[in-house]
Amino acid sequence: MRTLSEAFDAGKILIPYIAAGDPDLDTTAEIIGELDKLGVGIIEVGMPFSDPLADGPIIQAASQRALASGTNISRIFEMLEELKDVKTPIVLMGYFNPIMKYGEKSFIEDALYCGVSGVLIPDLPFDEGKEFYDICSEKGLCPIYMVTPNTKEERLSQIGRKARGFLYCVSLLGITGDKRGPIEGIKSYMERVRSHVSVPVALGFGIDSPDKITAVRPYVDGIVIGSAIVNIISEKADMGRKAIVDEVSVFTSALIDALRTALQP
Ligand SMILES: O=P(O)(O)OC[C@@H](O)[C@@H](O)c1c[nH]c2ccccc12
Repeated sequence: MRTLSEAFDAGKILIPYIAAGDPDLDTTAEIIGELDKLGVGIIEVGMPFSDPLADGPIIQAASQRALASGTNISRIFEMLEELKDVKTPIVLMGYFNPIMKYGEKSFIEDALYCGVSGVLIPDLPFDEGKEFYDICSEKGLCPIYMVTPNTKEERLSQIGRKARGFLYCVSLLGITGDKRGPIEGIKSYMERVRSHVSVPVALGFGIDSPDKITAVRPYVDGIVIGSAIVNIISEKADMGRKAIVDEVSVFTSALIDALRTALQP
């Protein structure tokens, strides 16, 4: 597998998010294989939780379906361990409670054993999770920190010193799938962030179409797309695994095209 920093060497990258176990883990494994073939930069894999406070209705529902299909951290690790030939780095997204129950140290070790490159934990802010994140960094599991348009300069520079892999810039003050994102002024937001941070910056929340990608691509190194993909998976769920994978593939290819095509003057 490539490292996170190698992923960004390829230029501007797409970072699709999928909810592990929605509708089941075999489908998740196939989608990961397909995304890898298409040439996405990083794959963000969500671990389900009953109370996902940063998530909007689309990802909340996916999380419920994943829990209903019996998905938990151990099974996600088993699925990841089985992935053969996937070169795209994987970042696990999840809330802290299930990680704590699994055991923080075992979680870090097992994630690394399965080839996971980073972790993003929305309810464990950088200053509250210092100890956990320091261990992650030491062992080589990149802690992916999040900032928002109202993160203050001082905090940005503290986070900048600790960031590994990339920084996740939330496009607006809201929850995932918020159609209002990204806010106006992404250019100055990204410039402000970059003045404190040397790792690549990825923008996410509310980006759901090639047009929105075209609008923000000049200012960022990576673009995260979650709800729009999760929505396709739920819409095609009744039509079987192949239909899901095919439809995700078509949509993701269009997103990659938008990211790679520079605007003609
Ligand atoms: O769904 P959107 O609006 O495309 O945003 C990406 C997002 O889904 C993904 O990165 C994510 C899913 N759950 C999260 C919780 C916190 C931060 C980020 C996430």
